[in-house]
Amino acid sequence: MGFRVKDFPYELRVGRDINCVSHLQATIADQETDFDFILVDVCHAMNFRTQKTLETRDIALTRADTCIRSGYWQDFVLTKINTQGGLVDCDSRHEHVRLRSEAIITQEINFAMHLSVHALVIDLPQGPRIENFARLLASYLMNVHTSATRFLMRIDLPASFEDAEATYEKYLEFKQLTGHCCKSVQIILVLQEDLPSWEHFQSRWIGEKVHSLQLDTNVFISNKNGFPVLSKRHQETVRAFMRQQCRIIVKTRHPNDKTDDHYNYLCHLFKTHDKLDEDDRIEVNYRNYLQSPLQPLADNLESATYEVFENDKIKYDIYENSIYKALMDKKKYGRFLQTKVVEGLEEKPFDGEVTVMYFGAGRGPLIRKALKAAEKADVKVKVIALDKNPNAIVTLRNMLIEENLGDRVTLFAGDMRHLSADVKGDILMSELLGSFGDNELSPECLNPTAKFLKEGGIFVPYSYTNYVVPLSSQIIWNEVNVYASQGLQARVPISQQLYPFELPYVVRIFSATHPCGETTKEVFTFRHLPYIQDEDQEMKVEVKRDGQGESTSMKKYDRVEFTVEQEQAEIHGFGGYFTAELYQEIFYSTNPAQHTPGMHSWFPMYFPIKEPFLARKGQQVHIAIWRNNSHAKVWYEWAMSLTEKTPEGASKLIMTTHIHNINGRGFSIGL
Ligand SMILES: C[S@@+](CC[C@H](N)C(=O)[O-])C[C@H]1O[C@@H](n2cnc3c(N)ncnc32)[C@H](O)[C@@H]1O
Repeated sequence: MGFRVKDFPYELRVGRDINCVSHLQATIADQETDFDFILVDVCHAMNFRTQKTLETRDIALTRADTCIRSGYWQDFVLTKINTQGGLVDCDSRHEHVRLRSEAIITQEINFAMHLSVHALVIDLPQGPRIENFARLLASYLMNVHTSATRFLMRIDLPASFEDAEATYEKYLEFKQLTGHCCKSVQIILVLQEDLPSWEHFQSRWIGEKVHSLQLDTNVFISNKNGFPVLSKRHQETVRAFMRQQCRIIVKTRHPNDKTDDHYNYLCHLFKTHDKLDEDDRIEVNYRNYLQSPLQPLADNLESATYEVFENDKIKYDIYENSIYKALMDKKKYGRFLQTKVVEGLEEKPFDGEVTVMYFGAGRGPLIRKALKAAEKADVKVKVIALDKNPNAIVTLRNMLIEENLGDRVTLFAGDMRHLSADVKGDILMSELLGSFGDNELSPECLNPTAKFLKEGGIFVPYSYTNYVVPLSSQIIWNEVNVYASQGLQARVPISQQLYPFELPYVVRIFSATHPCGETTKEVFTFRHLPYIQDEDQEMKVEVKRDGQGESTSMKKYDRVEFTVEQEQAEIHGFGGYFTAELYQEIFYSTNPAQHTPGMHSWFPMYFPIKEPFLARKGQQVHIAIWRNNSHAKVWYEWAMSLTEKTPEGASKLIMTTHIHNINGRGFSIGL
């Protein structure tokens, strides 16, 4: 059912937690008009039966499965295991308590599974130890794929920072103990009247698999008309989790308590939970959704893919602006001043023709932009456009005819690396960048084109730099498994099915936190040098100052270090971003610190690690990343490690992951 609002691909689902349900069928009839699901106890813990009492007592353990249709058990009723009230403690020091607790939980899980309930709620224990509890659950989680029942771990969130932190650490311990089994466990977060700070939520829970927020009716306050509303802090938190597509559970003290007004208020909050601007509306469907990086060199892109590129007006405006600036410099000084304006440079007016070579023209959006820039700058421009995709060439040829561009634009069909035409360009323009900058093989494709540079000619863009930052996101990490299991029907290559954690994914990273802060660090840079004449001292100085002229190797290796800022966190890999510099200060970027506003051509890259690891405040997280190549392919390899400073200031290794994607076994980019 759910509550829907225009523009959002997801709905609000609200459930109700009810204690002491005596007549389940009547309760369902009462609740199903408003609520999407209800939570009821499997049975009361006091009803526990040993094998002996099961046979001899004449009162049943709990209500019969036949009291409602099985469809209701599967879709509408979530069952709770009642572990509160001190009756159950799987980690008690006393063996008899431990054994009885295990037996109670086992009996209730088994009965819930017999009912095929969609989800079973179990509370994270309050006591200090959880190993035995985790082991018991893991024994079920191991086989969860054979059962329709999912586990929801309910966690009470205390208000004080220390207690909230201790709760979070206990949950992390549970995840570590249950290992890969825990990936199917989702969470219910119970909000109290007082909340920990928003920073606590943001940096701890946003990347976790939060199924729902639970609000007791006493958390609501009355507005001046007597209707239940939430405090500002609660509203903020609820809205933020609605954006994460979480459900809300309302818990009442008494089964007969009225909840209509609470439900209506939550729908009102959902209506205003997010403001989507035009860009958000495009990307909202892609949040946390993994895609394999495109390979425009090895594959021929499809028409619809070009159409998506062409919708990004901002990116093409940036190109137009760069070409315009370059033409204006050429017109005034008789030369390009690519990396910076040179003070006091003598003017040398130029009124000749400028040739723009456009490598990888696709369906030609930048042809129009280059001609528009020329018109604005009042400079004669000729364009030579080339693409290796024969299907895009069809569009380009039609464009030349329909827009009457035949005398200003020349077309070449073929691979730029092997072009042998007798042509030269003043500006070598391209748009060959992927989510991690060079991952669509811009360096390999553009380096051989340097021979087409005229004297004083330049590349636009002339450099691109990649950035990385560690991430924590159980949600996106879990998606990697989902992606791999799509198998043949989704045309996932066998290498990806075998090594799903050994390839980078393009993803709009939405549900993630940054335990080492959001500031990214630079890894490799590629530069495409301008044509330098021997006598061109100024250009040489400019080039040197900009750090160009360094190694142009296409194999790269870098290692960067981050310090953990959060008390404790689980690291699931790292995000990858890039910035491309086009002309002087003009750039476009996906790097969060300088992201080009309104540009949506590239989502970030996510580099997963197979085994997430725990890191503590003050420790150092390292990312090592390689770009390797052979005659046939290019690929990245990566590893993460954790170190700690000893009192003497030395660096002590705590753990390291294996090197992912060795020799490109999970993923490579065809040359
Ligand atoms: C990312 S698309 C960009 C297309 C176009 N510039 C746009 O913005 O829509 C890259 C284009 O470069 C082409 N391409 C990639 N490598 C190439 C190569 N080595 N030689 C020629 N074209 C290439 C692809 O076919 C594709 O059309």
